[in-house]
Amino acid sequence: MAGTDSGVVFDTLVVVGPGLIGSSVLRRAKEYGTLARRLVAVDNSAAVCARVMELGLADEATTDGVAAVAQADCVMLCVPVGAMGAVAAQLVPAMKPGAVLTDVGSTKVSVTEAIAPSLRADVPYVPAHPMAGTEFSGPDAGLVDLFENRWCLLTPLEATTPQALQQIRTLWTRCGARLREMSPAHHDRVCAIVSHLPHLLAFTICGTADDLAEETRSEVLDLAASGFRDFTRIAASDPVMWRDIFLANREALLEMLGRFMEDAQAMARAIRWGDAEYIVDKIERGREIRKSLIENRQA
Ligand SMILES: NC(=O)c1ccc[n+]([C@@H]2O[C@H](COP(=O)([O-])OP(=O)(O)OC[C@H]3O[C@@H](n4cnc5c(N)ncnc54)[C@H](O)[C@@H]3O)[C@@H](O)[C@H]2O)c1
Ligand SMILES: O=C(O)C(=O)C[C@]1(C(=O)O)C=C[C@@H](O)C=C1
Repeated sequence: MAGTDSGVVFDTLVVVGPGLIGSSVLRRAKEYGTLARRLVAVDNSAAVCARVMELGLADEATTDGVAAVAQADCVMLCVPVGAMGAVAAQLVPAMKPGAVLTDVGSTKVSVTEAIAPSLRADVPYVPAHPMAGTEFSGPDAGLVDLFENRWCLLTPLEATTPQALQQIRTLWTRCGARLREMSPAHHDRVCAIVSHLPHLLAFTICGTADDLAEETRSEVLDLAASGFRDFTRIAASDPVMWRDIFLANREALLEMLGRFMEDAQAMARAIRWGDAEYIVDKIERGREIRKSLIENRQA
């Protein structure tokens, strides 16, 4: 296995699920040459494997995951969170002793629990989650600079070895990401509010507007200006990925939704009773948050 100070982080990196996130890692690895010497993509879709090769994203792309991971120094699972457990159960037994297992799933309690039964003492596991993405999916959607200046959240477990953790830290740093470490439970609460709830709201508001357009047979959606359009970008995200995330992070998401509904109710009351001060205060908080994200180059 290659070192972390210079050269490549891993000799052979196998990306399982070379969609938006997996193919962005492959693009980064190809372009900079500092992540791995050999790149292999595994996908259960032969069409995705063919496309990966057409795009020149990997040295090899195959549907035979078991054979592929046997050569790997690192296996990165980039499949939807609902598929992580089954994929790990199939692939981990075939990994070399000492090879590192990692994932990029958007929820961490459910993913670490789903992978736990497949773990081996000689295969260190480092759960990770790059906080970057777009509404697009598949190998064509990846971007070489997707992770540039974005957070990558690491949720190491008790059994995660310091060496494997350092290798995954180095890999994501070389993808351009900034790192934070936290527990899986804390991760899921934070992501419920900053990622999962906003998606839930976007899917819901688009549905509400569409219902209204049907009911009134009017041009509601034709007149949508940029405020509504910003919601539709998020609402265009992949249904399978988001179904899995909502179900996997059920508890934290429902807690945040409950809090949000209380705050929305308070706003409704302020509007009903003409409480201008309350309304201005809430809007000013929103502006402050946007300003601080721009200052930190996160927007
Ligand atoms: N899209 C985002 O914004 C984003 C951001 C950070 C993390 N994530 C996480 O990254 C993971 C991948 O998301 P994505 O947006 O890249 O998805 P994607 O749909 O673009 O790619 C997923 C790939 O996994 C393959 N796949 C599905 N099930 C499989 C299986 N059982 N075996 C092998 N391959 C399989 C699909 O064919 C597809 O090529 C998810 O866990 C998601 O939660 C997504
Ligand atoms: O930018 C987007 O379109 C995204 O949905 C990216 C986003 C997010 O909510 O910020 C989505 C899911 C992730 O797990 C991480 C990032």
